[in-house]
Amino acid sequence: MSLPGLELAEASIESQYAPPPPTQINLRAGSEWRFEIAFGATVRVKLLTGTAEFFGTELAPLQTYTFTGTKGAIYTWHGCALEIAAGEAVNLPNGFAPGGSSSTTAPNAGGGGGYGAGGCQSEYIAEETPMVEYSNVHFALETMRHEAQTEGDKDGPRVLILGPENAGKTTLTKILTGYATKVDRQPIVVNLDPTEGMLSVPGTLTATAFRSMIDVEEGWGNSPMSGPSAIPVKLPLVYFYPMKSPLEADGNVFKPIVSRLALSVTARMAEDDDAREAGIIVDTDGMLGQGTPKALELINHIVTEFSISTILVIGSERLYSTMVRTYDQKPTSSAATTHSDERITVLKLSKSGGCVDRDDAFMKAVNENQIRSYFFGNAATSTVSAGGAATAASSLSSTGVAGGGGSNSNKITLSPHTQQLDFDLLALYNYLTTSSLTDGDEDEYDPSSFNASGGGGDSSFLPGGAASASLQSTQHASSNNTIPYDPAAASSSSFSTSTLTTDTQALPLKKFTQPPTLALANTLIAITHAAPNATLADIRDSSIMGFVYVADVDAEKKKLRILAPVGGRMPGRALVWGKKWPGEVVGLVG
Ligand SMILES: Nc1ncnc2c1ncn2[C@@H]1O[C@H](COP(=O)(O)OP(=O)(O)OP(=O)(O)O)[C@@H](O)[C@H]1O
Repeated sequence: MSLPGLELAEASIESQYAPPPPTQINLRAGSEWRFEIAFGATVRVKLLTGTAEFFGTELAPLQTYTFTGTKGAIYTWHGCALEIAAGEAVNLPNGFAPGGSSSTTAPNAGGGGGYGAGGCQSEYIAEETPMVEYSNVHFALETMRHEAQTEGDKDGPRVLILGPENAGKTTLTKILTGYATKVDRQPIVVNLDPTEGMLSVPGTLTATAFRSMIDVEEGWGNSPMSGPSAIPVKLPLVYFYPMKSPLEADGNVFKPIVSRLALSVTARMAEDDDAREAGIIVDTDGMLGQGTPKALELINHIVTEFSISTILVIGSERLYSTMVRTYDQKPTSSAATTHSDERITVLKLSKSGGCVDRDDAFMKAVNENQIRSYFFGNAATSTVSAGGAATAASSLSSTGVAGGGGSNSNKITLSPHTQQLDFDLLALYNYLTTSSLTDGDEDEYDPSSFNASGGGGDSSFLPGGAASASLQSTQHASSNNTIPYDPAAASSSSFSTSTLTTDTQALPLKKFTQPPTLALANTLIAITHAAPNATLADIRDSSIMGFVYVADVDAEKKKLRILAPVGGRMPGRALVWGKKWPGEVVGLVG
């Protein structure tokens, strides 16, 4: 229809919503293209000429990478041309947050949803980046790895990354891991940030030997249990820490799990020369960067247990100065046992100007996406009802890992199974957390209500399960959580290796004996490797086989309908409920 007088033809619906042509972005050497893409929008990026990398992982030329719900940057050392195009819009399932505050986007251009190139919410080219600094750190670590390789009795670098929230700690971990794998190293990457999962769901603390490249499109990627993967699968060792902050429960749950992880990582390094030479990279939670006495105590625990040799502090002068005072040039915790003169180095690194604050809505979407892709592989296809009762013969326990979900969301769809379970047959445990960080509800944690040895009387961290002992650093032998952290004590020569001491700390873990409550619906339950009647400390210290999602609760019949990543009978193991964290994810099963 033409408009009277103007003789303009009204655009057809198709042309109104037709995606704009792709945009070409030329990057000069040493610059990066920063972008933010909302959840529900997809943007396709192709490297046309030159070389470029996404947080340390090189992009393949002429391959299309699809990003959704991402804030990131593509950096080039030598210059490159990128093609940015809008992808299809993704229909978000019910209850799936649309990507944070900045998602008040115009429904323009294809699936982009924003005004930037390809429909990015925001995008720009930055000439100033800390990449030279970060790569220098990589080369310094490489020198240490080389020394470990040539002098057989030396270990590779054990790196701890610290800083406030959104300072770029995880990004630096990715960059250092990406560079290490590129030169054929196999570092062990440890995630001590329960707010975001690494190759697993949020609420997990993991250690993974990285032998191959990181998934560019999916953050750390996933470790699909029941489907193919575009890049080699990495199998994380997973511990469940169903709390949002390491400081919760006064660190009484976080610290023992860190000890367990450190023990496993050290054992792996003792057995695997490649891992020993490449060393460890530990990513931490922003809460530890606050520099409070409690946070410093946890940092000290990590430094001791992992025998950290290099501390990298990003974005906080105050924390850097505390770390220098406490640790710089002090012997590492393994120096005494190995009779070496290895000393800790503390380095300050610049925070990238590209680091963006992620609001609660965005983080909620990130976390839900992680959980969704654990079960379904692809967030976009994840609202389909899961197939009926499980029939497949495979068992969760056969994999021995808690990975799940598919990498490269556009290519992989997993097939989880639902099944009914008798609540009475389950050995379900729940953490009763408290602290100023948590809101008050019926789960009040009162240490006096738990017996001193962690409820079960056996708080063994020993691989063999010796009774009534726990792995604690020497300086924590008498650690009472009410005693503030004393940097002077930490900086003394008491950096000795872990020893076994009596665990006098209360454990806020309790068996769930009430009838099933509706609060179980839409939450995750971790399947541990511990026996159903194992001691509370053993359950806390057990690694995780996998997770199930509670789709429905029939309180009257005492039945749960659960979604599991693979079919088969539910293993008869102790289960731990992630009531508070990762909390409720609504609408995973239609
Ligand atoms: N150079 C950059 N350009 C664009 N975005 C970036 C850049 N560096 C980091 N970001 C983004 O900033 C956000 C925060 O970075 P990152 O997750 O590394 O911080 P963090 O310190 O690990 O945060 P937290 O303590 O909350 O886990 C992420 O979404 C990351 O992708």
